[in-house]
Amino acid sequence: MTIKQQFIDGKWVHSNSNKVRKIINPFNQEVIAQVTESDETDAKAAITAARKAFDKGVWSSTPATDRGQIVYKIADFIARDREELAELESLDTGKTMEESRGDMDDIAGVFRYYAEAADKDGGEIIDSPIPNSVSKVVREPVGVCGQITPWNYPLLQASWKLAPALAAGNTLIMKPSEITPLTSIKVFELIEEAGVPSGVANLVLGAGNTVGAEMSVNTDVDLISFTGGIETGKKIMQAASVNVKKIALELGGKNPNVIFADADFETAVDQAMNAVFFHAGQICSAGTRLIIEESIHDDFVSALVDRVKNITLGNGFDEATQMGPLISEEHLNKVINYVEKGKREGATVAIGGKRPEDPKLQDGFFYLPTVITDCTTDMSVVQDEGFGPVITVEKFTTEEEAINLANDSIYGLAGGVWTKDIAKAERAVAKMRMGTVWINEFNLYFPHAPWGGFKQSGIGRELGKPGLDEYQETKHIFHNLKPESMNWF
Ligand SMILES: NC(=O)c1ccc[n+]([C@@H]2O[C@H](COP(=O)([O-])OP(=O)(O)OC[C@H]3O[C@@H](n4cnc5c(N)ncnc54)[C@H](O)[C@@H]3O)[C@@H](O)[C@H]2O)c1
Ligand SMILES: C[N+](C)(C)CC=O
Repeated sequence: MTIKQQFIDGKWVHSNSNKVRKIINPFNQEVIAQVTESDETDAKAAITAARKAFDKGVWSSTPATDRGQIVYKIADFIARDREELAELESLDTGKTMEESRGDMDDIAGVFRYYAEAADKDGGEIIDSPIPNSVSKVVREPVGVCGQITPWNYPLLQASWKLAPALAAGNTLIMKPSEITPLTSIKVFELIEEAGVPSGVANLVLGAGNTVGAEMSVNTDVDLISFTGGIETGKKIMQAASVNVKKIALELGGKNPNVIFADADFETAVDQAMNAVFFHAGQICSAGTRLIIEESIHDDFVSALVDRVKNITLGNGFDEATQMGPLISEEHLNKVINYVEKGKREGATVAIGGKRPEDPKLQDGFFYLPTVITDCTTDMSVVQDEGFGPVITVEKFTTEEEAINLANDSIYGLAGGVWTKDIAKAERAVAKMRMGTVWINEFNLYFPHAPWGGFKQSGIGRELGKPGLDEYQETKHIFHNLKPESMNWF
């Protein structure tokens, strides 16, 4: 098996550590690839390459239209290699091929969106308070950007960082999750093929506490953009303070899905399942907190449990599979402990709550889709991000109570409301403290709409115009056309 390499200063190279990491298929624990394990010295080399490339201006001085065309080529190559990329993503994460193919389409769309945005903002002239002067505002790249991504949506989360950073003229170092690097490696081959100059886009592979920590603390890095867990986010924020780096943090969520009694019952049940069981619940915006109006609570839970019984677990490459495994044994144990703690706190497992017994699933990190009832807002299952196929159910009787429950979280990433009453929906979402709120929808995202969290779900936004702004500095240029002495001193 060939050892996949890191990409530094336009060259595919082995790491200085000479260590190799095995990449595992979570469906059956087979080794699917071997990758070089970068260390701090590799991170430093990649940062130096990105710094030199930025300081030379090779990319930032390329006309924005030309940069956009190169970013467009990356989108085209992703569309061309869609099936290969989707296969790599499913092998690496265990998600179904249908989900991975959808991800690849979204990813190509993100590169296209930022390719088109690249040359659309030529700055602006603003009104000057001084006669005979010109006052203008221009947007410039931030500089060297460190980008650190998680394992659940490996290439999708990478695309939200790579595409705007390149379109805006930055140089960058990307570190994908050490568990799921395969599609990021492949996309760097496409970045090379598209003609991004050497040193502009660099890829390092390896662990967070070595490579990621170096990227966060290194003073040659001007911005760090991170997607991952809240505890890692706090460490990165602290490390980044060393040179007051710009930071963008996309962290976790504990997302409420509020069902009013007047909602379309069948659709709300169906979508409550999609909200949480896609990718086995390993989604930052998963609708893991179901908050149901008391009058329909029992019927809703019973309908949900009936449907959950029929979810087909299996290999993401099997067309019949609806839900794949969790990412790793370590993560499976976290989910098991999370549910057990909920039971000890008095919650009831209505269905699931254990590993499947099917002999065909024993080599994979599977956990049954789980519905937990009798939940109260003080329970850890309701407050902590479980990041598994587990939904908790709470009840409410008034609109105000529903909103209070929905907002009772340290997180504020996303949430949904189901009702046919338009005014009630608008009143509810206006009070929900989250970066994205859906009315009669859940988990939808697209390149034009910003994504990010209120409260401890993060800082900054990805996607849309704000996702490009993150990678730009704003400069005010004031030009006095008729300078005169002030004669003050
Ligand atoms: N808000 C969003 O858009 C969004 C999207 C996807 C995932 N997430 C969150 O990601 C989490 C799951 O991903 P994960 O388990 O990979 O998260 P994680 O925090 O464990 O790891 C994320 C990345 O950070 C790196 N890392 C770990 N320690 C580091 C350190 N000390 N310094 C620098 N980098 C370090 C890892 O190697 C990995 O590349 C969940 O909490 C989920 O909600 C959020
Ligand atoms: C941001 N999203 C929904 C694509 C993946 C979150 O884990």
